[in-house]
Amino acid sequence: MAKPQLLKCAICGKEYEPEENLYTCPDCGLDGTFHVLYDYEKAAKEITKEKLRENDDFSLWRYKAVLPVEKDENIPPLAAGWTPLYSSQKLARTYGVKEVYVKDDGRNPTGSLKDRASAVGVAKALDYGRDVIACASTGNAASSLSGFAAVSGLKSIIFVPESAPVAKITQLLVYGACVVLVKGTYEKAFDLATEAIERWGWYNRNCAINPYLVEGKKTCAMEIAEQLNWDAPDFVFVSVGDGCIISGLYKGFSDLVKLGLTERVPHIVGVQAEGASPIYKAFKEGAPRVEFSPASTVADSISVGAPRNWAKALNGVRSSGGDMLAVSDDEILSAIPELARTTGVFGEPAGVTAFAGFRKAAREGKLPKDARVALVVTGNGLKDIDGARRAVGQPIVTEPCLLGLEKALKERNVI
Ligand SMILES: Cc1ncc(COP(=O)(O)O)c(C=O)c1O
Ligand SMILES: N[C@@H](CCOP(=O)(O)O)C(=O)O
Repeated sequence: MAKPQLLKCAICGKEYEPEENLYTCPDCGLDGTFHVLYDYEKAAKEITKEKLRENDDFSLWRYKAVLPVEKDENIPPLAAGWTPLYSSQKLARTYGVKEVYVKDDGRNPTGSLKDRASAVGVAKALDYGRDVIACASTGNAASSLSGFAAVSGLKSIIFVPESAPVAKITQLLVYGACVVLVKGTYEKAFDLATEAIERWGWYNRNCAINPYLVEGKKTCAMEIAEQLNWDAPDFVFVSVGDGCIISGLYKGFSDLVKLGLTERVPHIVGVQAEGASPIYKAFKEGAPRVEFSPASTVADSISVGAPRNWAKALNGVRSSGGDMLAVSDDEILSAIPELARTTGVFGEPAGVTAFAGFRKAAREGKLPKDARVALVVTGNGLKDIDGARRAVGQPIVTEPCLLGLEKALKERNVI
């Protein structure tokens, strides 16, 4: 397992020795999220292409030489990661690029990419001998934490907005979390969780605060590169709310270069919903920081007006020569059936937002014809059925007889 060497503030660049209760830079406050740095020379000996070829651990822990967990026995017994990467020639042809790959992270055990972070967060809490772990969430970080905490014997306390989709709230209750529905937005839930965590001394699983969580998310990037035989794509599209996943993707691709496993970091393209796009706005204005504003979008997971990991997210996009895009709710909703019908991958609204952004960029001629593109689908479509139902038609309802069926099928031009 890897002991991180240093924590480096994403704002002022100051470096710190890792300590149990050091989450963000003391000088920069909550804005000062940390990059986690390792002894890469040492790690490069442990994590080689040959060793990975022989490694039969098809989970994110195959990269444990660069994951910040100290004891093997603390790894939760629920496999996250090594999700499928599908090649879609149909999407490549339709949108005029060379290759399109779809990384289906909705296939994680609780149905979202957040499982990668929760697996690391729970292991880290156990490393520190903690027994309660808490987070604020729009729903996916929450369901994921409650699942991983349950199998590892930790108590989880979860703060979600009262409006979170019922499937996500049900997951929390099924896994036995202490579920707190906050009357208000995700931002209100986040602030209350932060105060409560401090007041009662629970371990903090919020990715936007706890630097080790982004380390879990970076494994998605590492898998994409490994699944493409270490030939990283040119562009990676991902949806953005708080900015933690996109920061993780940039970190993953950067670590691979430091380890000598790949040659370059892809252009990272973040996609936000128009109604919740503060990072997009800051990027387009070339602003040094992100201004918070109220959020409203059908994609509940990225309905974030105060993205707490903005510094690392902006840095990832800028350093990779990437871009930020904003798409409308209609563009998000129509992406759900199109992605499902072309690739079989059913994503929740935030899960298909990367595809909606890719489609828009391609239609606007922003992508070169020889581009190799990866789209990260961050959450499973079954998480938010109401969103999906808004994007599709109605089923046929018939009396239970052939005559009735024939009439109905003719009305729909099926026969
Ligand atoms: C399905 C899904 N997609 C995208 C995101 C956005 O991730 P981040 O908040 O790290 O930017 C989330 C966060 O909840 C999510 O659940
Ligand atoms: N929208 C996210 C926010 C918190 O997730 P994190 O993994 O970034 O801490 C969610 O609730 O899933």
